[in-house]
Amino acid sequence: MSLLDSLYREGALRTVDHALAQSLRRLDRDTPDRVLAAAALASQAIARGHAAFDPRRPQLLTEAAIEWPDGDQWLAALADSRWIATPQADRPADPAAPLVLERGLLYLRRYREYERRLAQGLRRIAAFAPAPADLPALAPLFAALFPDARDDDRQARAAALALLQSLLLATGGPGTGKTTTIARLLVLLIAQARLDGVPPPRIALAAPTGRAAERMAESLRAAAERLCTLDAVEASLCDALPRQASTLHRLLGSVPDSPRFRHDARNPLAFDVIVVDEASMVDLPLMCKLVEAVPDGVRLILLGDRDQLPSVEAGDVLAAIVDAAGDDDGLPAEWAVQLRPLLGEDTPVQHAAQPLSAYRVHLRRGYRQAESLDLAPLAEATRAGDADTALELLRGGVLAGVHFHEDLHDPLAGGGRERLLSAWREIGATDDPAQALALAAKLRLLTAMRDGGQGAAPLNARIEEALAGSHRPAYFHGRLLLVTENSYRHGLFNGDIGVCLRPRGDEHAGAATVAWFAGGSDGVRGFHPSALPAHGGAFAMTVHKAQGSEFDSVWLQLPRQDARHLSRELIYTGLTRARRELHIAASEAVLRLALSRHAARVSGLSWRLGA
Ligand SMILES: Nc1ncnc2c1ncn2[C@@H]1O[C@H](COP(=O)(O)OP(=O)(O)OP(=O)(O)O)[C@@H](O)[C@H]1O
Repeated sequence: MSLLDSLYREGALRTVDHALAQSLRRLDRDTPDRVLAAAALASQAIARGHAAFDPRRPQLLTEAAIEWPDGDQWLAALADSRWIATPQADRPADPAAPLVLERGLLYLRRYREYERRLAQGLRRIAAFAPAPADLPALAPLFAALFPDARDDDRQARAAALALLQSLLLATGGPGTGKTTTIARLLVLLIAQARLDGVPPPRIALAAPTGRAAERMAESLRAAAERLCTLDAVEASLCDALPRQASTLHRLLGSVPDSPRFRHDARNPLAFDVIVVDEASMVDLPLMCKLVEAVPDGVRLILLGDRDQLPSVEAGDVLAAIVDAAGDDDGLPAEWAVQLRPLLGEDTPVQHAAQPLSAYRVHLRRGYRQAESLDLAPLAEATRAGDADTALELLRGGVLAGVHFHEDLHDPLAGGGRERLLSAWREIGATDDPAQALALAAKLRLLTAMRDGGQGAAPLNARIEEALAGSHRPAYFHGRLLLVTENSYRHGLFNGDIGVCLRPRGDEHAGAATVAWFAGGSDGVRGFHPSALPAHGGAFAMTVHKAQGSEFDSVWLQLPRQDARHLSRELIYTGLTRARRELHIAASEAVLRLALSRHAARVSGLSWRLGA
């Protein structure tokens, strides 16, 4: 049997992947089987979040027992094929060939072009420094905003760097002050415009999902309020801070039924500063389109946590950019001298010669989760894949707010059941939409997968039955809903959580159930459930869907059996969703296997950026 047929028969390919190979065969019957199979796998790779297919590591795409060709021989066959272009690194690929082979990776041409254009765009943004700021004049305000600036404070370094340059990659775990730093930086940029006698900068705040954008706006508003209490910061500076954030799709202007956006290189974004939060969730095509829509001299600030799960779509863009940047061990000597009025004499000077390393600042110190939840040591052990330490911390019960339920595979059995259900019953006890949504944000059951014994879908069904009985109405009072697609018409986005409330009491007899979501001028928006975009239950949800959200209390349930997509990034993302309390239920074996695995994605972006 041919390689292509075995792959299809083993379920390793989707119909669309197989169809691509079939169409190549139709066009040229002599196309070798290995080329057809590789073309199908290059298409399948995108569905699995990779930017390309690596013929030396085909096992990344399937566990099926396939007799794989030797990697080098396979690559040689691909290089010879008429369907596969082998362009120079910085050159566009021949549009006549649907595939591109580069540095041992086989791409669908479109994705190779996204990578190439993204790398080019980032280098362009980095190369255009904005108009120089009057740093000595800004120094008193800078010192008030960053009192530790002269003691190698990373937050100060990030802000100073962004005053000097157009590109900033500010990375750090939850609560390391990314938003706080950006709020302070924006105050400085507004103050600088005042000093220059020009209008304040036009600032865009954006995030990949609606929920993440909302959270970004909330954090920025909170940071702005704290800033207003500082004597050195005039109220009018705080008032000029943006209070709203949008999704990246909205910022770029999505065009219905088209992958294109209204804003692109020819019609760039009309902003002076563009801040993107949760950059780890941005996929390759979107990041490419964003970067191309940023005009020369405009600041692009990417905020994110490299250790979180990569975007579900093709990419792992933030990780690739951060890998290309390497460690942030200081500033280039010339910039350190320029920034002396703000940072003093002792800024470490960087020796790394990687092109993007100068633009990255990694915030290390956590400021949140102080008393009630001591998550940092566990997050660090998870990030590092150190299962021994993670298990010791969990079993020792030494971390405030962290509870380990070893070998518990059913969160609805034993002591956990009442803890979870009683919190959700509270939602059903209220008739007030705002209160119900606030209660909904208190607790979430997070799972590694959607289906299967410990999956979100069956757990939701069981929870709903426990709360409302087996003959419950589809949209019973107190049911939580999770939107699973973006709908600009509704202003509802993948990941948004709503709550169903049925007006109660005689005066409401016959009134329809309303699904309430946060937002709008009244703080809540109501929809008839039948008018909602695609949605499902939300008492339990996957860690993937919870990315960009936080909850007071998180119950992270790992599956009984290992699964290939369990990774340290998945666990890290799940546990860092908790604000006050974390319950984690797992067996030692599954936890160890998960922490031993990276959510690795095949990508050529790092080397394109010069790593
Ligand atoms: N330099 C600082 N000094 C004191 N508190 C700080 C400092 N930086 C941040 N914080 C506090 O830490 C908390 C988290 O800050 P912030 O929201 O800016 O972090 P973040 O990195 O954006 O978090 P997340 O990734 O969850 O969005 C806030 O309460 C903030 O006031």
